[in-house]
Amino acid sequence: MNNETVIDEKALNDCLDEITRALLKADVHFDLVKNLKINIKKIVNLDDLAAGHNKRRIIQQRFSPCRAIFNELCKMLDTGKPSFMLKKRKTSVIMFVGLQGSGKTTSCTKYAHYHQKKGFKPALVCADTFRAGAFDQLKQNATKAKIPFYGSYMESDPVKIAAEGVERFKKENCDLIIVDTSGRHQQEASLFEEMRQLAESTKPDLVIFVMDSSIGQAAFSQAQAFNRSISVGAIIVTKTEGAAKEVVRLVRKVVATKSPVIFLGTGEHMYDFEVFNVKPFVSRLLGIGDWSGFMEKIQDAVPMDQLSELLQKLSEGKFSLRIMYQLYENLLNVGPISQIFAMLPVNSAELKPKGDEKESWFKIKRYMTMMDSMTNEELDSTDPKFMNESRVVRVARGSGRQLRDVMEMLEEYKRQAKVWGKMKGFLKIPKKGEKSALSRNMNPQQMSKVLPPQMLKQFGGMGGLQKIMKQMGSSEDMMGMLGNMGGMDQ
Ligand SMILES: Nc1nc2c(ncn2[C@@H]2O[C@H](COP(=O)(O)OP(=O)(O)OP(=O)(O)O)[C@@H](O)[C@H]2O)c(=O)[nH]1
Repeated sequence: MNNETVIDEKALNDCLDEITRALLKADVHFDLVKNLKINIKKIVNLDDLAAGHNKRRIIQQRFSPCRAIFNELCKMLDTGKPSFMLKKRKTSVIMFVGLQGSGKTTSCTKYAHYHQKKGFKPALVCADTFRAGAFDQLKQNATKAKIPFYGSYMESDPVKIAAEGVERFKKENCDLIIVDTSGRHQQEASLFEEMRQLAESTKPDLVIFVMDSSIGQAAFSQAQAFNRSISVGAIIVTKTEGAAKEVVRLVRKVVATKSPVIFLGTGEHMYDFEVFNVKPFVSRLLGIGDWSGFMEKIQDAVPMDQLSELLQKLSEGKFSLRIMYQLYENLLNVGPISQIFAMLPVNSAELKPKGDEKESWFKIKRYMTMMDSMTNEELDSTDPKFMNESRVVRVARGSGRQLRDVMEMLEEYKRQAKVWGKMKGFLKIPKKGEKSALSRNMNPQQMSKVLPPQMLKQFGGMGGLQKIMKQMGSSEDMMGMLGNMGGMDQ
């Protein structure tokens, strides 16, 4: 549009056609693209603009493709209905339902564990007497997470077990009692009848429907069928790792049931569980990053004083091998590496060791073993030249690795030092109740360095960013806008 001499209907249409083609090529659903085009045309109504107006500027102001796509995607995935809020020290009974193998038992434990970390006192009740081994599975998971559980090998009536379990944990003042129910291969009348009876005896405050992300087209009909039998209040989608597009399709379908998706299962382990919030999810999908999600994960895994110290050093640009070690150590506790790096508001590919998930884990472990053979002086130095040849030879020998492995690790260190160097001065230590660790006082040059490249491109490069920041008055407003877009600062 910048190259057009006259901004008229044709120029706008050409611009929109180009965006439409790009979206369709990127596999965005036709309906979404069509609606997006209609909505943009409504926002930018050229006929309404009196002569003399700078149409180019008005279009640029009113319509940023990145923002419009972001907003449309959020609208599409949001039920607009808040999910049930648990309260500490007030007993809530939560019942999990779903088809066989959808991940109910696993999600029950993840849900309990998530809330246990937030200060709740959870308990698990196994009301699945249909599948042999279900109680053992729950028992094993609960023991691992140190969560009290209830079930029976002898009793075959799930309703009786559920009622007894809920009663017992109410007496023990548990504020979150989770009832795991049985699944079936298909939606069967017997399954729905059992669910109804269980709900009658335990009076759940919330029924969570667990759904496997690979369910595809059947998602809506299945969610609706469960909803008809028992009032489903929320949905958990499991097995979502590496399936972002499937999640979008599925959430789009179930939005019509008005039950909000509240968590995503992202693997088999306890920590592989993420709160589903539309804005940060879409941010990540578009590669904008999810700073708040990153901070939440990090704050869960890293003690606050250690985190403050880490951020302090990073903000001062003091990136040593010890910091790289600490970051790795903490990341290994947090969850899948690709997900963690995708949350960062910088180009994640720059920070993540190259390779797939498994390769990344092995690389990180290997780097850490080599760093274990380093002296304190070596670990704390911020000068890459400090690691001279004799030091490299010693570390290789000490860790039982090849010289080239040590060199590779040092190259990785230099690469990361460069990326974190760009963040110098932007990171601030979050105070209590404050979510962001990004400083608000950035000039366009600094801002351009922390934005992911595709977003900077959307703003029209450095020139475009400068203009937008000027129009918005300050980097603070800009950060606010990015926050609204769910990107960096929520
Ligand atoms: N990859 C991956 N696997 C998962 C996830 N959630 C559950 N699983 C696996 O899916 C399988 C079935 O999970 P369960 O929790 O036993 O499923 P269920 O719905 O309780 O099964 P039934 O009790 O038979 O109805 C197990 O192997 C889990 O480890 C997830 O988010 N990602």
